[in-house]
Amino acid sequence: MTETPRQIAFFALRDVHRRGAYADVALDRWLRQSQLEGVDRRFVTELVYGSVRRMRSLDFRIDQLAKKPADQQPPDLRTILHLGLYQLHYLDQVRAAAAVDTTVELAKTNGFRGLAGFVNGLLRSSHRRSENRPFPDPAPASAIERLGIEYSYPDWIVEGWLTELGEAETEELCAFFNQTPTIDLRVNPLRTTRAEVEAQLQAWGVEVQPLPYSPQGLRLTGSIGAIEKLPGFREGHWVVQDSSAQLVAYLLNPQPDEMIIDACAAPGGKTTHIAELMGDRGVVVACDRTPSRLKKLIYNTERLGLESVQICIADSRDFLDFDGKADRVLLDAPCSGLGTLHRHADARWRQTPESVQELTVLQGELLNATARWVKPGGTLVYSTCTLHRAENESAIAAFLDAHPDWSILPPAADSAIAPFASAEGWIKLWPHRHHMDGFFMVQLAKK
Ligand SMILES: C[S@@+](CC[C@H](N)C(=O)[O-])C[C@H]1O[C@@H](n2cnc3c(N)ncnc32)[C@H](O)[C@@H]1O
Repeated sequence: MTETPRQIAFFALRDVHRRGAYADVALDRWLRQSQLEGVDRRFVTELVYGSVRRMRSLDFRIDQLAKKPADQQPPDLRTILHLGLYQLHYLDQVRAAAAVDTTVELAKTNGFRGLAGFVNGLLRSSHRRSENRPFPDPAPASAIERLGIEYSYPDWIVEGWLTELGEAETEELCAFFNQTPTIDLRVNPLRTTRAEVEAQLQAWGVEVQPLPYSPQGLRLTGSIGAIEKLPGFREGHWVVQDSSAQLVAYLLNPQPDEMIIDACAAPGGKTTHIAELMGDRGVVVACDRTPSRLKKLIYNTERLGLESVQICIADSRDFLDFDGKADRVLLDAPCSGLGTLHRHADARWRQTPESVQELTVLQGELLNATARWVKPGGTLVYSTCTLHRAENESAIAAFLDAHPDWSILPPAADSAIAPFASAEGWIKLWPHRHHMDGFFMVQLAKK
């Protein structure tokens, strides 16, 4: 079979829809097997992530025009239609005729020769319809449904945002998460300076901007190619870490010679930041229950040349003999990731109200167990990359209710994180407002 970007995208999407593969894993597998390069690889990536993200909007278009709704079409045909409709309605660089013709070809070569006319007709009708009617048409009665169909989210996610943000801001947030994510770096101050890394990257032809809120941060813009090939990667001059994730270690505010425990540490973005801020003096215990992720943490620690990190493979809810030993604990909890939907195309379809509910139980157990590790007078920072109240504000309220000897400690007024603190003392970063991943973080102090 000819190896075209659209064919490779189809194979990857077939694994997502038929086998339940993660979109990034399926994409990576098919790209590694292919001979495609540069522009073609980027096109496959766009097709796969875009078609997964926009699934609800694309299905709505199929439902409008086909006799059978999208979820009753043969799964591979639905995937092919998604690919065609995505190019037609969301990719300016693909001409409509090319989107139609290549999709018809894809149908013919993948077992739907007899339905080539149907594919051709549906795509052409959808194109014509979009030229003279708004989308979605007819307009849904509620804001939840309108935003859910137009921007392609499940209702329950939109509903939560509408309650917190109102319609105008929810629309901005919906649009934000449909964009390609930016890449931020955190410079390792033990090896180099931000100005040096900035100069090196510019000399390499990469567009780069210092991040306003993180003194170690740089944002890459434009095309960058393979990240490992950029100057300074092998030398451990920087790691990839989003602007908002960089703020967590500033809130924790670790000091040299302290004993810090990172309870959910892998792959080590925040562990390594903590060690850097301590000047690599003291101990950072990096605990995680997933050995494969800890391997990445060990690799990152070695690459950055950090020696203060000690590994602990364990479930942090188990008795680990850390009680009362830590000056500070970081609990960067497993969460639904609803603040990073732009980075994980399929996360909006994988998470459900039930999965969030299950996570809140785990988060509560982790909070109770790791709080015991903190010395009297010490602190614990709880953070997540979700925007869901149940995993954030409500989790903290429940913890404080059950632990009257703990209270919220707002960030120091001169810290990098201070501008974001709410009246309650916690920090909730909204991507459409702050142009970084969605994050929640709060510092708790033990009296
Ligand atoms: C949000 S990620 C941590 C990201 C990490 N802090 C960083 O900045 O790179 C959550 C981690 O929690 C780990 N985890 C989940 N449940 C755990 C448990 N009960 N005990 C320890 N680690 C757990 C997962 O393996 C995962 O690596």
